Amino acid sequence: MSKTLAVNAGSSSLKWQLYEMPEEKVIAKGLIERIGLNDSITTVKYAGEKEERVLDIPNHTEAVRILLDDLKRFNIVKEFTEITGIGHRVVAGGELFKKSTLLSPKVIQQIEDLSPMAPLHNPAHVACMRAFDKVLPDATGVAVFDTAFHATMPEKAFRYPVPNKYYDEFQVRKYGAHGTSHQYVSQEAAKLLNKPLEETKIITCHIGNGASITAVDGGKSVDTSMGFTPLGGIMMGTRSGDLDPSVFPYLMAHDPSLKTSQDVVDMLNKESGLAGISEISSDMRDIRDGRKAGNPKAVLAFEMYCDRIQKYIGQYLAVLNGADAIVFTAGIGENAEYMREAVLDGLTWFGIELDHEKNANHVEGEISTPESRVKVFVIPTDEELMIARDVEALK
Ligand SMILES: Nc1ncnc2c1ncn2[C@@H]1O[C@H](COP(=O)(O)OP(=O)(O)O)[C@@H](O)[C@H]1O
Ligand SMILES: CC(=O)OP(=O)(O)O
Ligand SMILES: [Mg+2]
Repeated sequence: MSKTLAVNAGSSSLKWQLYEMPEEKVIAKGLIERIGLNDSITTVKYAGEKEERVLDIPNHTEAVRILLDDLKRFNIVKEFTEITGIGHRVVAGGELFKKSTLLSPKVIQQIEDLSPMAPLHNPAHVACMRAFDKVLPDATGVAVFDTAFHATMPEKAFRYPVPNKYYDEFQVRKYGAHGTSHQYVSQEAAKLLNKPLEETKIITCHIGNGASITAVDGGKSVDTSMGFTPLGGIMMGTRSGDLDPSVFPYLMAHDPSLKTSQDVVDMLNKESGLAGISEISSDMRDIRDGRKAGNPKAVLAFEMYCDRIQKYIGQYLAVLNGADAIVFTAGIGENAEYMREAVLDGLTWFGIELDHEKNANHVEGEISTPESRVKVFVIPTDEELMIARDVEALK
C-alpha cells in the first residue's frame, strides 16, 4: 500500500487526488479553480468533509503551495514522505513522448522545451513539477501526456496540407490534447453500451475551459479537434479555436498593439473565445448569467460556442461513418445542460434525441431517449485516476 498524488494542471485550474494504490482508493481530493482570475476557489474533500475557500491565486506555483499546505493543514499526511508516487498531467508530449514517462531533470527540461506546443500548459506543468520536487525529492515522478492517446491518429488526419518539409523538419502536425480524458470516458461509454470497446464508435466531447472533441473508433483516437497546440479546434473559454491563418498578418498590419506574431497568438489564446465575444468572462457560469440578464454579447458568445461543438460532432459522425454514442464530459460538458440541449437539439436529423428531463435533472450516464439512434452520455471525467494508474505501472 502506498500513497500516490495525481496532479492535473489545466489552463485555469489545478486538480489533485491522493490515492491509496494499488487499491485506487481516493484518500483526499481537491480543486483549485479560476487560477489567475479574481476570486480563485479552492476546494478540499477529505474524510467526509468539504472545505471551500475563496482566495486570490495568481499562478500555478502559488496553487501548489496551497495544495501542500492543505495536505498538512487537514492532516491528510503527517509527512510528505508518505507520498511515494506523483503523477503529473502534461499536455504536450510532441513526437518525443508517446507514452507515460518517468521524470528526470532531462525529461522536465524536454517538457519545458515543448512549451511552444502548449504555451498555457507546459510551463504550468513544469512549475508544478519543480515545486513538488523540492518537497518530495524521493517520490517517483511520472509525466502522463495528453497527446499520447492521440498517437493512433492516421497520418491523413494528423498531417496539415502544407509542404512536407514542415512536418519532416519541424514536426508540425496535429497532436490533440485531453487524451487521458477522451480515453477514460470512451472506455466508460463502452461499458454503458454493453459492447466490447473494440466494436464501438464514440464521439467524446471534453468541454472544459480548454475543450476538444475526439472521434474514437474501437477505443483508438482517429481524429481530434485540437491541433499543433491546444489553440485549435472548437471555441473555448479564452481561445479562438480554428480560424483562417490569414487573419494573422492582416491584424499585425492593422492593429498597432499587435507587433509580433507572438502578440497575435497571445490574443488568440488568452483574450478570445467566450471571453473575447462576451466581454464578460471566460467562465460558462458567467455567460449563463449574462444570457439570463439579456446581454446580447453573452447570447452571441454562447451561440457561437455551441455552433462550433455541433459542427465538430457533425464532422466526426462523418469520420466514423456513424456513432454508437456521444459523450459529454469536463467542467462545462458535465454541468451545462443548456449547452448540451442547444447542441443536440440541432442534430435531430441524425436521429439523435435528447431526453430533456434527464438532461435538465443532471442525470449521469444516459441522457438520450430509448429511441435515439445515437446514445448520449454524461460521464464525469477522471484524468487523475488515469494518471495514478500510470504512476503505479511505472513504479
Ligand atoms: N456548474 C457549472 N455550470 C457551467 N459551467 C461550469 C460549471 N462548473 C464549472 N463550469 C465550467 O467549467 C470550466 C472549467 O472546466 P474544467 O474542465 O475544470 O477546465 P480546465 O481543466 O480547462 O481548467 C469553467 O471555466 C466553467 O466555465
Ligand atoms: C489542453 C487543455 O486545453 O487543457 P485544459 O482544458 O485542462 O486547459
Ligand atoms: Mg482540464
